[in-house]
Amino acid sequence: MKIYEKAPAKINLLLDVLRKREDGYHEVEMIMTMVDLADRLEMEELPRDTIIISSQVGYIPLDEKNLAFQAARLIKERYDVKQGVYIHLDKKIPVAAGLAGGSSDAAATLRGLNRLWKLQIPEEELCKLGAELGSDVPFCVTGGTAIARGRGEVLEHIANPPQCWVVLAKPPINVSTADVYGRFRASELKEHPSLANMVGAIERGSFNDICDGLGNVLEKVTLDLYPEVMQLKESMIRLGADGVLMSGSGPTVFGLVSKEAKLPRIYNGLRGFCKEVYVVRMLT
Ligand SMILES: C[C@](O)(CO)[C@H](O)COP(=O)(O)OP(=O)(O)OC[C@H]1O[C@@H](n2ccc(N)nc2=O)[C@H](O)[C@@H]1O
Ligand SMILES: Nc1ncnc2c1ncn2[C@@H]1O[C@H](COP(=O)(O)OP(=O)(O)OP(=O)(O)O)[C@@H](O)[C@H]1O
Repeated sequence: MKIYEKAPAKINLLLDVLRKREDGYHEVEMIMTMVDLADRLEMEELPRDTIIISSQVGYIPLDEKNLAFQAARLIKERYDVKQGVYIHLDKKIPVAAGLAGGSSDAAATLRGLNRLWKLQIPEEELCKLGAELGSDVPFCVTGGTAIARGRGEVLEHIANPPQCWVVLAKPPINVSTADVYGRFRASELKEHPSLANMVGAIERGSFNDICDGLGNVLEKVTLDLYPEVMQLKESMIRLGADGVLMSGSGPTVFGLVSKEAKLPRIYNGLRGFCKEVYVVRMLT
């Protein structure tokens, strides 16, 4: 039997860092939501006790470094599953982009294998397994829109933002999340974005207030390291996006756009100097 799972990309509408923790992670407050740019996973049971990963792209690891492999190994170990699995990753989400591509593949693997092997693991338990694989994985298990606290694994679901267009632009640089958090200095922070304002804006369904409330304290770290990300942000604003922010630790910059008529100018303007531009919808 073959099963299929979609693994959508996430964006951070808000990302605040409260402090560095003793375990080396940072205590965060974030608002995450999903967009309609997704990897597609195909999973097929194998009679042998083995995990095989393939993908149409050549630039991701296919061994135990792959997060889908790690998710399959974890579920097999915890639930004592003797069968193996073949997982094909049809990658559409750019890699190391700040869009949680690997985390979403891991989450989709957990959901998919739960179905394939009829394990009946409750979603809450899948989230706990996910947290062992990465801070963004629990959110990717549930999807929707959520406030994420702790190191990102403590979730409180809220309403979805109003539907709009999301333009994603990824410059050709690879950013390490660990490096960005490592360079972040809370003492250099001038102000924190307001979680309460953003939650209020989302709950009221106010697109303009959402655009005004966007904030990511990791942005300055990545922008200082890579001026081209700043250039991308400025271009997106100039071309008419209503609200613009870097997602996660970057380098992808997203622009929220309410009017479809604005999209050709923004897309064509960005494509002039950035190869990877995507126009998608919020997943609501
Ligand atoms: C930047 C975000 O993507 C925003 O959603 C997440 O905070 C990072 O999530 P992630 O990529 O799933 O992160 P992990 O794989 O758990 O951690 C990668 C590295 O980022 C740093 N890290 C991550 C999350 C966190 N709350 N504090 C951290 O300091 C740690 O150095 C860690 O070794
Ligand atoms: N299934 C996967 N898809 C993409 N990258 C993967 C996968 N498994 C492992 N990786 C590795 O993980 C690293 C980060 O890739 P990923 O696309 O998950 O980053 P990201 O979008 O920045 O994630 P986040 O937003 O959670 O920080 C890459 O260097 C890649 O080699």
